[in-house]
Amino acid sequence: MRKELLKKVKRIVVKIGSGVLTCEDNGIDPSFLDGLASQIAELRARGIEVVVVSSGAVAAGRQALGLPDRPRTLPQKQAAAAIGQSRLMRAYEEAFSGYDLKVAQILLTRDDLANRRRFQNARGTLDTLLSCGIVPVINENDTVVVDELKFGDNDNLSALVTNLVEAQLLLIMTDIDGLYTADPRTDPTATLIHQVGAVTREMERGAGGSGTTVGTGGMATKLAAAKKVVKSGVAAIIFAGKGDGNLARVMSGELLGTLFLPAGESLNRRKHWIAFTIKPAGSLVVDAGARGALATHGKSLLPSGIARVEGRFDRGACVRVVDPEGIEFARGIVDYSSQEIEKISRHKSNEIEQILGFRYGDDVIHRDNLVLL
Ligand SMILES: Nc1ncnc2c1ncn2[C@@H]1O[C@H](COP(=O)(O)OP(=O)(O)O)[C@@H](O)[C@H]1O
Ligand SMILES: N[C@@H](CCC(=O)OP(=O)(O)O)C(=O)O
Repeated sequence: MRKELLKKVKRIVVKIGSGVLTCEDNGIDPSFLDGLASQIAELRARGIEVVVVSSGAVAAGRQALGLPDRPRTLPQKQAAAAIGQSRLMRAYEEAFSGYDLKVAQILLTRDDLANRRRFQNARGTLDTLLSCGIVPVINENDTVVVDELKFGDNDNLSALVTNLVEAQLLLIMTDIDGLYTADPRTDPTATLIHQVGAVTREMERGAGGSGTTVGTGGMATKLAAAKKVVKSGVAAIIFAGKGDGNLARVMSGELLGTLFLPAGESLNRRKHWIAFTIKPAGSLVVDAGARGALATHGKSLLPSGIARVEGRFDRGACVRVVDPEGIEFARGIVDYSSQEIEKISRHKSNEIEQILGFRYGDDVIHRDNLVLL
């Protein structure tokens, strides 16, 4: 199964967690980077393109500043990241140059990928770098983002980058050998899950936060990242990054870590962007009939099925679509503003012009702009 999946892989995203990249004193571990560079050089020689999403800026900055503890406030983290990011890139450059590989730094914020033009610009840059044989090293642009503009963790960022570059595989290298039924640091009965066909509530309950002082998000964010990529027909593997040659071993089909199988039906890149990259500006609560029309009959959302509008948003915004039980089951781009939807909700589409004095079309969310979650 793994070997079959891996055969088709031509482009991968490799996410490297802080715990993998740093030593005991939280400084960057040059021997890890040397091993990584040699394995990536081998993959490139086999014709596989590699994009790296690397954490470690805050940890490297903390060590440079001699801080005994993890920085707590956002400005402290941002300052640490600013100091650490250049050290991180220098370490990458040094390690990769030993294998005749060049690296390029790309710093992104959620805003960059939520804006369709910037998303396309980033994609163009990444495609060009890859075609020149360069290894892009991506991190969140920690110094400029405030909380609501953050990806929050690099697991999430790596899932969005996988969609951005249309990679066929996401590899998450971390400080533990995969997804366990519970956090083995706190539950000695936890067992490793080798393969996941569908992410279950139980798995989500068992995936906790980070067990270290350098990690962010823990297994919960890795599971969420894997869930996102499988939706676009891409596989993900979470495995221990520290072991000798583990990246090469995983790529040769060895049964390391936890493999997440791609979901049957896959989202195209634009729909994936709607579902996961743009931040919803509000919600539309729909009735049971509309839920059925959208979820089982593949229809667009009409004003007649909308029971309530939550939040203020303009035409073109992304919104959550919520059923009468309060469960979000879809996301989409609206053709009318929140104020316009308030006026036309519960009405038939042929009444739109009479109510508003104009009409853009019959649907509040057209099927092409709607994603079922
Ligand atoms: N169900 C689980 N399976 C495996 N690890 C888990 C689980 N729940 C929580 N964890 C914790 O998640 C940690 C890995 O996440 P994190 O520290 O954020 O690493 P990274 O820096 O690689 O992102 C593990 O060391 C472990 O303590
Ligand atoms: N952008 C931050 C990393 C944030 C993060 O998600 O860290 P990790 O959980 O170690 O992948 C940094 O470079 O320190």
